[in-house]
Amino acid sequence: MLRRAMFRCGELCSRVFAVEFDLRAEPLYFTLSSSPQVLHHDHQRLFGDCGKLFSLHVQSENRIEKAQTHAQIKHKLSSTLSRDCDVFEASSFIPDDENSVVKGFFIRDKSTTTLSEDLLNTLRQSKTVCMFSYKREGQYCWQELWSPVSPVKESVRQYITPATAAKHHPSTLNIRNSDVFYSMDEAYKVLQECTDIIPESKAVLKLVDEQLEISSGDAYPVIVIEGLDATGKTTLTEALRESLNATLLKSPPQCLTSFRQRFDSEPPLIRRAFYALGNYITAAHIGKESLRAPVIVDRYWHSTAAYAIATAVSGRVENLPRLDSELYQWPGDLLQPNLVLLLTVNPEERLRRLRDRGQDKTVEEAELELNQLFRLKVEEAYKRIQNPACIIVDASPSPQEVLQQVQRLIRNKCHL
Ligand SMILES: Nc1ncnc2c1ncn2[C@@H]1O[C@H](COP(=O)(O)OP(=O)(O)OP(=O)(O)O)[C@@H](O)[C@H]1O
Ligand SMILES: Nc1ccn([C@@H]2O[C@H](COP(=O)(O)O)[C@@H](O)[C@H]2O)c(=O)n1
Repeated sequence: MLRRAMFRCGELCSRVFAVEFDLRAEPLYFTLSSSPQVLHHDHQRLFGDCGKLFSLHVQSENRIEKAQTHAQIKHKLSSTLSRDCDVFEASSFIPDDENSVVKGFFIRDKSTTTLSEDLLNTLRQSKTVCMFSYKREGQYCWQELWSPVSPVKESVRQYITPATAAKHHPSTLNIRNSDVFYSMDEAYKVLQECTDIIPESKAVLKLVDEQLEISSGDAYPVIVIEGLDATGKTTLTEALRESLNATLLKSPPQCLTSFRQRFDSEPPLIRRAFYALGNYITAAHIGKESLRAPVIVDRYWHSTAAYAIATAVSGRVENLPRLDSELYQWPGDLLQPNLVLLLTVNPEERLRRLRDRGQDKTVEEAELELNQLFRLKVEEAYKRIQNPACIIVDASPSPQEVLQQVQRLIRNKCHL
């Protein structure tokens, strides 16, 4: 199942391609056919413009290699290509078929140089990369396997055929066990697979192995505080610790702090597996500490899943997995808290708090808009997570008022 995402012989025609031409709109979808098809207006905007057109897709049986190659190519394309080249995220998938996505990029080169071809030629040496070029022919456009020298032998021209949106946005199809993990074993396996290239993985796995499972029967309540950065989690969790005489824990736990930067620089597959394992270590700490006192947790699985889903899903909030998707279900083997509170503040207040901390002053407008899209998706994903779902707390009032509001909730829900 995990290793399905490959172009197979003869399978190309059952696949849909999606190009993220404009992140605020639906991707442009197309399929391939042997007979010419007139392009729609939107497709004309992508294919009908001047310039050389290519797409490249990363495929490998080895998911670590695939993730790293994709990240390296992304970096190379953004750092090497000239301003006359547009690079769009692109994917190929079988509609509504989990794990069928082959990720890649679509390149539109309007320059007069051969820079993009030279770069693509280098990338093409890699056995994990498959490349296509696109050519216009009147109102039509066709795709064929690309080689810089001459057409690839036995390559068949296939005409671009506009397609309609699939029921599930393609970026949601590969989330399970690539971005979000639903059992410790699945996250554990990813780090096991990278011990050769990331030696720190061994130390992280050792820390996971060392945690003793402790049953949480007859324990004090466990309350998780969630929210985007600068919504006041640290301020509130410190205040709750004092007022409830509670133990304060975090996920990722302190013992993973020195590894965090290393894993943050890795592609989502590896980075997310690291945070997932962090939750299991924190769960073991919760199990132990909740026998002695109430436990407050600063970020837990809601954060891991919500950020992962919001990053994996491109474009608009509407592209998120549907409300009833299994992807929002809590992992069966992870200790459940008694209460999860999601702190929310309006974007202006949050920005003010970030600025007061000396952050976010230099972000440009375009980036702000993208951040805004991302924030909306994280918040929406938080709200969709189930078993347990979170209760939303308006964290805009003063710290004292937020504390009082939360204390009331804890009294009502946890009888503390
Ligand atoms: N209720 C509040 N009203 C006004 N300012 C607040 C409030 N709560 C926190 N702040 C201020 O907002 C800033 C961010 O708060 P805090 O560090 O508690 O957020 P956080 O959610 O823990 O952030 P991060 O996730 O980035 O660590 C701090 O400068 C803090 O003093
Ligand atoms: N349980 C968690 C906690 C954090 N993350 C990831 O870390 C980032 C936020 O952490 P801060 O220290 O800046 O608050 C966020 O991007 C998450 O991706 C996580 O996955 N799981």
